[in-house]
Parts: sequence; C-alpha cells; structure tokens
Amino acid sequence: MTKIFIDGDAGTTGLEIRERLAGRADIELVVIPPEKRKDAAAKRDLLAKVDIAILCLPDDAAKETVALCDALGESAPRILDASTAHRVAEGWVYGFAELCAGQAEAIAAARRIANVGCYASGAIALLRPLIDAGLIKPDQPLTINAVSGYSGGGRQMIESYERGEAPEFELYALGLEHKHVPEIMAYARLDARPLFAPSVGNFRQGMLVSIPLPLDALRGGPAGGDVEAAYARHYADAKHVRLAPAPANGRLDALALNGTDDMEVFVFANEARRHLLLVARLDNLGKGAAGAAVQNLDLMIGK
Ligand SMILES: NC(=O)C1=CN([C@@H]2O[C@H](COP(=O)(O)OP(=O)(O)OC[C@H]3O[C@@H](n4cnc5c(N)ncnc54)[C@H](OP(=O)(O)O)[C@@H]3O)[C@@H](O)[C@H]2O)C=CC1
Ligand SMILES: CC(=O)N[C@@H](CCC(=O)OP(=O)(O)O)C(=O)O
Repeated sequence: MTKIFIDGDAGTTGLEIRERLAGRADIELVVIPPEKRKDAAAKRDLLAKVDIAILCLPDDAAKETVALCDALGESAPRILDASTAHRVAEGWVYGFAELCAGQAEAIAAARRIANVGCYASGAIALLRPLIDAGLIKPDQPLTINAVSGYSGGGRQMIESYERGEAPEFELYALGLEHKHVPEIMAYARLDARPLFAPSVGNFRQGMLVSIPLPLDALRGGPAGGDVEAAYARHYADAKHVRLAPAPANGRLDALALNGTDDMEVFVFANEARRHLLLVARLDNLGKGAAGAAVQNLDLMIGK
C-alpha cells in the first residue's frame, strides 16, 4: 500500500485530489491534524513516514515543504508538486504524460514531478505536436487567449465570486508577465515568447485555451486537415487527450468537460480565408490540476 500525504489538502486542488483518491484500496492517505497543517516540525515527521507527498500549496509554501524533504535525505518521499514553483526547475520532470514519447515513462521513474498548470496544459497540448511535426516554427509569433472558471484562482477568488463581489467576466494579468509563460515556452519548445491573454468568468470551473493563426504562417502553408492529422498522430494512444470534431454549430461550451479528467483539442479552419483557430477544452480542476495529478500518481506507483 502506498502512503501518501497531501500537503494543502484543505485547498481547492487538494480537496479535488482527496476526493479522487477516496476509497482506493492501494493507497493510504496520511493526514495531518488541521491545527498542525502549517507546522513545519509536524510536517517533517509526517513526510519522513510517507512514500509520496503531493503539494497543493501556494508556491512559497511548496518550496518550504521541498526544503523539509531535502533535509530528510534518504528518507524523503517522492514529490508531486501541483504548484507553479518547480515547473521549469532543474531536476524536476514535467507532469504532462501526453507531452511526447517517453514522458509517461520519465514521470514513472522520477522522484520529483511538477504537475502541469491548467492554462499551460491546454497551450502545450495545442502547440507541441505542431512544433514536433515541423508545422510551427519555434520563433513563430503566437497569441494564446484563454478563459478559466473562477476556481482557477483558488480559495480567495472562489470566495469573492461566491459572495457576488467579482465581475462577471474580466481580462487580467494585463502587465503581460503571466507566470505560466515560462513553462509553455519550455515544454511547447518555443523560442519566441508568446503573448498570453487570460481571462476569468463567473462560472466555477471549465477552461478554453485558444490560439488563432493564419494558415500561411505555418510551415508549408498546410490545410486544416494537415493540422488535424498531426494531432491525431500525437494523441492516437492518449487516454485523456483527444482530437474532437469541430461542432457543426460553430460554438464551444467552456464547461462541457467539467467533472472529467479529459482534454479535447479542436481545429477550426476556414480554407478560403486561410484562417485557423486551435482550441483546447478542459476542466481546470480536472485535466488542468487534480485529474492530471492522479494520472501522474498512478504512473509513479505503476498502476
Ligand atoms: N485552482 C486551480 O485550478 C489550479 C491550481 N493549481 C496550483 O495548486 C496550488 C494550490 O492552488 P489552489 O488549490 O487553487 O489554492 P487554494 O488557495 O484553494 O489552496 C491552497 C491551500 O494551501 C493552504 N496553505 C497555505 N500555506 C500552507 C502551508 N504552509 N502549509 C499547509 N497548507 C498551506 C491554504 O490554507 P489557507 O487558505 O488557510 O492559507 C489552502 O488551504 C497553487 O500553487 C496553484 O498554482 C494548479 C492547477 C490548477
Ligand atoms: C483564474 C486564475 O486566476 N487562474 C490562475 C491560475 C493559477 C494556477 O493555479 O495556475 P496553474 O494551473 O498553472 O497552477 C492564474 O492565472 O494565476
């Protein structure tokens, strides 16, 4: 039986992971008394007793828990970090199993895994297959538009929406320095920094990440079908990411995958205009967080 400690299990992502693991006979969830959940000494004792620690914490707190593990040496648990703290850090494996051939095996063997980010998983899922297929040049100027449900902002944002104090819809991070860009660049393999424009709406969960592109900006001036073929190849064996047919009504509901751990990739092409729109749809708390974490955990324990 694998012993697991979820550090931050009272938070949005932690709770979602806890719910997914409840009732699993192969896992023993080790819990810290609520009044000690921020007590470093209590945490260190517990970390020494578990096989895997899943961190569902703000970045600074995640770094503190990793430092506690570092101090434990040989008795340190393996770590799956859901925060943004180690996504591009040396010595960490990126927890997006569908990234490329061999990634699932790398996750299975790693001691330290940085779980994907919600926006980043959508953007990387759209870009990496086209970069690998040679259709997008690494220095292609790109814009990534995205909308998230308010649970993406964690407890404080959830409370402000649920008290009715937040706007129905807003653009944010308009300083254009969003924390998700480094991991998108690193794992999509971009040389040019993409312009990332996130937004949040008055719905709890659900996410669309979209990338508009002139077809003629792609290498070889392909047709929409060539782009679809690249995704079909890349995701042929993926359990949780699939190429989905473009809906006939030309609309996409951001909430349609809520409650699932899946992601859908769509290609909308207007050949006459030579315009292309790539869209990823996911539940930010599912494939964007807790679903991906459980997928990574299962790889780690060989399930
Ligand atoms: N929400 C989402 O869609 C996604 C979130 N993530 C990442 O997951 C991480 C957690 O986010 P999220 O669940 O949304 O955030 P929440 O704010 O909902 O939860 C964070 C939890 O951590 C607790 N906490 C803070 N400091 C400590 C500490 N030192 N020791 C123990 N617990 C502590 C908080 O308690 P308190 O509130 O009392 O301070 C809270 O319960 C973040 O790094 C985020 O980037 C990743 C993917 C998607
Ligand atoms: C709506 C909203 O505020 N979203 C958060 C997502 C943060 C997050 O949890 O990011 P990861 O999924 O990469 O960990 C933000 O943009 O900062």
